[in-house]
Amino acid sequence: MEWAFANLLNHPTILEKAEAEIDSQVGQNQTLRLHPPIPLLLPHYSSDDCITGGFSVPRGTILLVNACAIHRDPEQWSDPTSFKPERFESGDGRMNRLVIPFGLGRRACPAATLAHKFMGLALGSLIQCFEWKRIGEAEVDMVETEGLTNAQGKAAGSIPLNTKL
Ligand code: HEM
Repeated sequence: MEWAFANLLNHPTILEKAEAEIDSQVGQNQTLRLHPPIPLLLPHYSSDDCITGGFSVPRGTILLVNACAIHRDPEQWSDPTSFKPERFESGDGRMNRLVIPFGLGRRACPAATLAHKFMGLALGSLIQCFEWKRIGEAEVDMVETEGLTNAQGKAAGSIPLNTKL
């Protein structure tokens, strides 16, 4: 949610568009692509020898999936680091399949549908009920913290999203 709002505040025309449409989908896929909350997903452990993506993985290997790198792969995405929710407007299912913030397969997040619906409803309500804008020319801080989860950082000279006025 924080990342979604930071992106919307830094892109006022997209925010205006979202405000006009109150489309429950606007922003969330794009934000989860650019800023997956768990960038390396959760570690998985191979219970048997297997081959995945052409790599031989011995039994007992801990495997991390770099979702962040997949989401920003320049071979898959044009202008990969830009916030452009309209890239999902074509309804091209192939692009949605490349966005995996909830993981994949049997151990994927069981709350993905809930989280998608909740984010759409919460973002839609907040955009519908309030007029949002940055407090000055400076853009909202988009620096990412290090760690298992991907929270917003506090770069010097920029405005953290939680600034108290
Ligand atoms: C935007 C919000 C959320 C994101 C991005 C997210 C992401 C993830 C990811 C990446 C995993 C690991 C998938 C894997 O192992 O490959 C996971 C697992 C899990 N998530 Fe979520 N999650 C979110 C919200 C939630 C919520 C709201 C709940 C509970 C109500 C939840 C419950 C779980 C559980 C129980 C697992 C473990 C599933 C298993 O290991 O079998 N998640 N989530």
